[in-house]
Amino acid sequence: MLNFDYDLQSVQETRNLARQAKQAQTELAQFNSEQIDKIIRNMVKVAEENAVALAKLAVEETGFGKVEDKVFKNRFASTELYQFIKPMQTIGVIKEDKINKVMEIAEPVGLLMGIVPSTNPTSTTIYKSLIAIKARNGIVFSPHPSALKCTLEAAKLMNDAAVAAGAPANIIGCISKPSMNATNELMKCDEVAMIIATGGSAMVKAAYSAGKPALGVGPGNVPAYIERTADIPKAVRNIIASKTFDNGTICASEQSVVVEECIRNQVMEEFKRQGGYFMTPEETEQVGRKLFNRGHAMNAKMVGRSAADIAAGAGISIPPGTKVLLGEQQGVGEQYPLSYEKLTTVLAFYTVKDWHEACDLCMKLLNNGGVGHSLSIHTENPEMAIKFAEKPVFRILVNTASTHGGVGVSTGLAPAFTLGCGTWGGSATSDNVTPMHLINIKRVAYGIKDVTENGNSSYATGDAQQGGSGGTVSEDRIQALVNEVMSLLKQRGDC
Ligand SMILES: CC(=O)SCCNC(=O)CCNC(=O)[C@H](O)C(C)(C)COP(=O)(O)OP(=O)(O)OC[C@H]1O[C@@H](n2cnc3c(N)ncnc32)[C@H](O)[C@@H]1OP(=O)(O)O
Repeated sequence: MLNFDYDLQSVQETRNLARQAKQAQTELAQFNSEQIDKIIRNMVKVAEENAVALAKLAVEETGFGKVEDKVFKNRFASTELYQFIKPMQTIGVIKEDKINKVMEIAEPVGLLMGIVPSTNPTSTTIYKSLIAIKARNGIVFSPHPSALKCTLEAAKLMNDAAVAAGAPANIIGCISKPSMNATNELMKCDEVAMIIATGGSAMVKAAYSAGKPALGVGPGNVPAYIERTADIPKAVRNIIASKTFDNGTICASEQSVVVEECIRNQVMEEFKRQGGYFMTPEETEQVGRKLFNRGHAMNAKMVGRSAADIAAGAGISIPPGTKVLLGEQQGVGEQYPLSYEKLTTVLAFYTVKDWHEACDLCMKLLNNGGVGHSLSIHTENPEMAIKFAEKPVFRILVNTASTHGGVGVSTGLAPAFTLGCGTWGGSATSDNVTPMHLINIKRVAYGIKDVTENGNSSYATGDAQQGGSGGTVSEDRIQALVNEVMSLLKQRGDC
């Protein structure tokens, strides 16, 4: 009875949130660039001011990760993201191709639904709110039940900051009574135009089954190959920094280290020197059993934990100061638990004869739950990086920490907490998701070729392609039409 009441309230609340946010978005769709930038600047300011409080709340509630790294993620998702999206043209006329006489006009997608994972709850909420507003969309979040309080708080802060700077009320909403019924309701309701889903693969699949456009991002299983020419101390430093960042909660973090026989001892020594602990086969088995519940579903009690917590949970003893646990594996799949995604401070360790074997192994690891996501390689041989670029992933991260590289902290990739895995990984995009994925593009295209009755066409002018004047539609006439469209858009406040 209690559950029934709860479900009913939760579905009712969701309908209201969607209705209100859609109404607000219809108004926001008329805002111009200056208005949107003012709103975003205030959201960034509020996110900065609350970065520490939100990080503490997230760690307290979920038990995942570290406060200082979650603070970094909140700042990255606001201040750093802002620098990247500020110059993006997402409103009004965004491109004019004078040669082919095509003008592009950005229109918002509408109301978005944001699915937020428990591993990065506040940073993902800040990031999705900002990219949504930048493209003049509204957004309603479906929080993970075990990160409810911090997600609600982040969404409320973002909504209040947006409204204080001129956005219509309720432009950002968040379900406060999470349930699968409410989440399904939000996914399927008419008001929601697109779903951006970040989280477990079941939730991402559900998003794609909702019958509307969705940008879904599932799991990774990132192999880190240390090739024989690599700068070994640097490679190990990067891997440890990446794997210990927020205790490995980011899906671009390394899950396995692959080394060549000829450098195996050097790599192992370097890991030991920098805080890696190589578990015995028995310890590896013990830890492996604890990391997963049924099948390969990660055990939330082991996700985003320090090496000391994992060791204590699995009943093994490790030297003080240990940063990551490494377990040797001889293969990939059922018999080798560490060959799956772990999202914590544990790495599988593999030795191969040469790069050919490394290639085969990386393929097997990627096919074990990480297709489309990311692969990391440490090498001083640029040709080797290109060889690995042939693997079925969309981020080939070279000589960097893959966590930081994947989300755009240490590489030139777009700052993002939603990393597309392309069609190979069941995703609608292979990009790091930005506001440009959240606009529709209208094209005003003028005729540049004459069409005859038999369907043939020819260029109206000899020099139309070069942007010359003359022909059946004069350059002046086209410019006049362009001006007309621009002035109509200006009247609407779009540019
Ligand atoms: C850039 C990036 O790094 S993105 C990172 C994205 N990757 C991930 O989030 C990793 C995938 N996630 C997971 O494997 C898991 O969520 C874990 C291991 C992190 C946490 O696991 P758990 O909390 O034990 O389980 P899980 O996430 O499946 O959810 C628990 C319950 O909440 C439900 N739930 C999850 N999200 C929602 C939601 N948005 N609304 C309603 N219910 C939800 C699940 O259906 C599940 O219900 P059930 O117990 O009835 O089956």
